[in-house]
Amino acid sequence: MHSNDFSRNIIIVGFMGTGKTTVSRLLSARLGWACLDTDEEIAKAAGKPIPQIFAEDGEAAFRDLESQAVENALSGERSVVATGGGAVLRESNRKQMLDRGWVVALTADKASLIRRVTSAAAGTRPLLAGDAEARVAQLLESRRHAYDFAHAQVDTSARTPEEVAEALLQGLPPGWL
Ligand SMILES: Nc1ncnc2c1ncn2[C@@H]1O[C@H](COP(=O)(O)OP(=O)(O)O)[C@@H](O)[C@H]1O
Ligand SMILES: O=C(O)C1=C[C@@H](OP(=O)(O)O)[C@@H](O)[C@H](O)C1
Ligand SMILES: [Mg+2]
Repeated sequence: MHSNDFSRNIIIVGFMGTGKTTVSRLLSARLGWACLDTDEEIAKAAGKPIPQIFAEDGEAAFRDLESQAVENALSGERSVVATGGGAVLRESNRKQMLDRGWVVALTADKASLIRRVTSAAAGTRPLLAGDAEARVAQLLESRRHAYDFAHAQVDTSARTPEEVAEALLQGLPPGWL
């Protein structure tokens, strides 16, 4: 069915706090594939952490680095790719993802998202600076349909990361792996 590995990545999209980074690591360990997180690649390429990129260069510059990171992540060996929550905003990024693998959107209810993004690693998401709860509500509204393009969805609200990884694997088309 597939002539090479070029279109056979697993690509995880979803709102901030749905668990993309966490689940990508579990999946890559389980499958023995490389794991790439576009946020990590962006920070490496820029030589500074994401909040500093937003502060010094602005969101537009971050989004350009993000598009490059998406393209690079999907051009190498077969990988599990965790994207940042806003990577789906550009049509060209969405198209690349759909062309180069199985795209899974993680979802979670608002209360779970708020709990997760306000516990560990608070301050690492510049778009949630200030009143994080209000920002999550606003962004959830403006991104209401942003993740609908994915091939599959997995709700993470009542699942552990291990259970999310399992559900994601169960949702692959038969024979796809
Ligand atoms: N299924 C889950 N249930 C509970 N907490 C989770 C779950 N998935 C991730 N988390 C926690 O939520 C926070 C955000 O997870 P992360 O993987 O960074 O999300 P994302 O990359 O989608 O923003 C982390 O503290 C992580 O441990
Ligand atoms: O939703 C967004 O626009 C963003 C999500 C973040 O990634 P996570 O979704 O992994 O938190 C990170 O890329 C940046 O802070 C912007
Ligand atoms: Mg992440």
